[in-house]
Amino acid sequence: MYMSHSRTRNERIAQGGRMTLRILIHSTHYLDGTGREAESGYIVIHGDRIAEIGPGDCPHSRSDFDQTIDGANRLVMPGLINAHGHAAMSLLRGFADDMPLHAWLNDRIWPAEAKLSPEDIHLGTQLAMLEMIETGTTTFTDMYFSMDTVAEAVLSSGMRAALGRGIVSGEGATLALKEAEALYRAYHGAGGGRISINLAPHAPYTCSAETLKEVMALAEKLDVPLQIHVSETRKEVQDSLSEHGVSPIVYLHQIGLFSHPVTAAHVVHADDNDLDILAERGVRVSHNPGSNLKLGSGIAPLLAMRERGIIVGLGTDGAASNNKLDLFEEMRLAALLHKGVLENATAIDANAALSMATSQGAKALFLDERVHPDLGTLRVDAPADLILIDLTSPRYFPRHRLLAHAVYSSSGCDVTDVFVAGRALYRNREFMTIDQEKVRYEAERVGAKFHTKASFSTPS
Ligand SMILES: N[C@@H](CCSC[C@H]1O[C@@H](n2cnc3c(=O)[nH]cnc32)[C@H](O)[C@@H]1O)C(=O)O
Ligand SMILES: [Zn+2]
Repeated sequence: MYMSHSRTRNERIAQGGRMTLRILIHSTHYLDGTGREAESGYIVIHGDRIAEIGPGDCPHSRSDFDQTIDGANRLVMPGLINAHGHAAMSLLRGFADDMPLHAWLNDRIWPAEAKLSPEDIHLGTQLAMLEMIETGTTTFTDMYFSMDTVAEAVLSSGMRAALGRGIVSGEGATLALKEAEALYRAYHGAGGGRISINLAPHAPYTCSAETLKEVMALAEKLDVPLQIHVSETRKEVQDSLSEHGVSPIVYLHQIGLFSHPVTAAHVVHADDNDLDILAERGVRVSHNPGSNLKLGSGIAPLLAMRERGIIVGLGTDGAASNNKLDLFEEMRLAALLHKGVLENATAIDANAALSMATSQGAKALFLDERVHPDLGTLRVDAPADLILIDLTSPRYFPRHRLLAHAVYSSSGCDVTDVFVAGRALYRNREFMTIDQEKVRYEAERVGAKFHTKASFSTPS
């Protein structure tokens, strides 16, 4: 049953503490994210939901509202949904660049992450959320550690998130599994349903079959979906072939992982048989073109996945491998990249790109089942997660096709306002829930841990 119909205890508590506002955005343009072209009209937010959306003038008196927003020169659209990432890696932005995944992780990132304290991770998550909010993201997923501090940062930011404690085999695995369960018990449904907890085994090459089986048992017990990195590099596939005799996807299938709801991040190197398995098992995918390009991992078979009916959302991955958290950029990249590679201008059209960054992203994270079936669209009764774009820039003229402009001409820099569950997190380019100055100052201080001469010297 969806939370729209039966509110959880947490949600009632959280709602009880906040006034139920009626907000009108009038005289505006909107894209509802359902595939339709932009309309000129108005939107009413009531509490945490969209109450009305329609073309033309608002029929109600302005005095019926607690707040009215003049939407002239604005485009209202669904908030963007980041389907893969590691938020606190914002602190490692620019720390290890121009390296392939394997060396990047083993030689640079994992040793650096060992130095991150829970306080650092709280800060890094806030830094990432500032960037995500500023560029129009309303929901993100995270796979990291010290996830209780991440959940607290998310709660106070007002963002929506799907969070999983990263699990790798080895000494820490038992503790990580315990933390994963404790995270679920403490935070699933918190913040009026803004937080959903999943399980996050890191990858088939860092988790043994035994660990994956423990994760599956816990997933069964808690009834939660999984997120995992899959088939990101050619090396990963080759290693799997020599170790298990099959591809990572066939291997995970044989183990039974895909009997559970799974979000597979990357899926860059997958053959037809692999894709058939994903389609048949209902595995959902996060496509992360920026990270895949920057790490030199390759280009995922996006069109082949979509043609099989596989649900694909878009992700940035962490800021250490992107190095931005701007989904407008991923949306444009996803469209252009696959048109070019396939020599087919219709491969991913504007509407497909927009839906991957919104409603398909919600589905990729199973939030259609866990939060609301219309998350990522502007439909009546959908959660009021929406953003406003400033249309005054020359790049939005002439305004004949705002759907195309939103995908091909826009930039995260054009976002002026961000609402999640009807609450303003960003108004007229000002952060309402996070102290930006403090986070920037602290990030510089904590970042200094990694700014040793050695970090910057280039190996000869
Ligand atoms: N090592 C953690 C658990 C893993 S969290 C998720 C991990 O994914 C790593 N990561 C980030 N981007 C990628 C990627 O593109 N592929 C694989 N791993 C990644 C990231 O560095 C982080 O350590 C522990 O101490 O318990
Ligand atoms: Zn990742």
